[in-house]
Amino acid sequence: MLTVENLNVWFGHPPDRVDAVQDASFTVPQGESFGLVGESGSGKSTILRAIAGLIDTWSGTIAVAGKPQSARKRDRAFFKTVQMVFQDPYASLHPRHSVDAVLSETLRLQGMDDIDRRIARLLDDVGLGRGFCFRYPHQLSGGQRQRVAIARALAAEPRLLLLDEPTSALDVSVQAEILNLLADLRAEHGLTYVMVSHDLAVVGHMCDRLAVMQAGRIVEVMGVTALRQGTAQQEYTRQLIAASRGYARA
Ligand SMILES: Nc1ncnc2c1ncn2[C@@H]1O[C@H](COP(=O)(O)OP(=O)(O)OP(=O)(O)O)[C@@H](O)[C@H]1O
Repeated sequence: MLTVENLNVWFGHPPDRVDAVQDASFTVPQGESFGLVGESGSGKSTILRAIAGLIDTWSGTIAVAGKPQSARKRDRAFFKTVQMVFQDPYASLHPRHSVDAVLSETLRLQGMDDIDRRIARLLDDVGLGRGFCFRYPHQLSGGQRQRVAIARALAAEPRLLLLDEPTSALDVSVQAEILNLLADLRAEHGLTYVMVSHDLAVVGHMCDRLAVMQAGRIVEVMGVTALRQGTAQQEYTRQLIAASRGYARA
């Protein structure tokens, strides 16, 4: 579903150029949930944004469903295949657009018909009733806003969802609800996930495999069982796991 090969991503120009991602490679088969973890500033979000077509200063290969992507432009077919959910649902929803407007705009952009029926189905899929249609973002809780953002992503009927810290802006109790929703949606729709999280417990719960990043490089790609058992190959990963366990106990 996704191949990333020798990916380099940079910002700015010398002498101020930041090499945010260096020589990153991984593949994600269809239906897998793949995590990107690592300390703050290690390049996790940058990889996701490059895959999503939000950054054009990169080299290497990004192929989605077998189709190599260009750094310059993405066609409509790309956005039918790939959608992204951001950390802060408030920032990603227009304050003056109702839920109905957000979803109908996305559906129309995708050239879909039968808009009302599809909106009802999308709201049902994310655990919100039809009654939420005429609410605006400020009339929704954080969890409900993230459900709307997920519904908007699903409106395009994508195959690959890019999830950038999708629950870290939410209360702990709501985090679990949204993670369970995402797990259910993956099973129901046969979706593939790439999920960025700084929280190893979230990745341990949600992902099949993960890449560990340090200072722009992938230091290790591992299965979730090794994460749960703390049996990583690299010393850096073992330290990261130990630190997250210490934090969980504190
Ligand atoms: N638009 C930008 N311009 C310049 N540098 C940037 C830009 N976006 C990110 N960076 C830099 O790229 C590096 C990687 O950032 P990135 O946001 O990918 O890290 P991250 O691992 O997702 O961190 P966090 O967990 O804190 O979100 C950092 O050094 C960051 O300062």
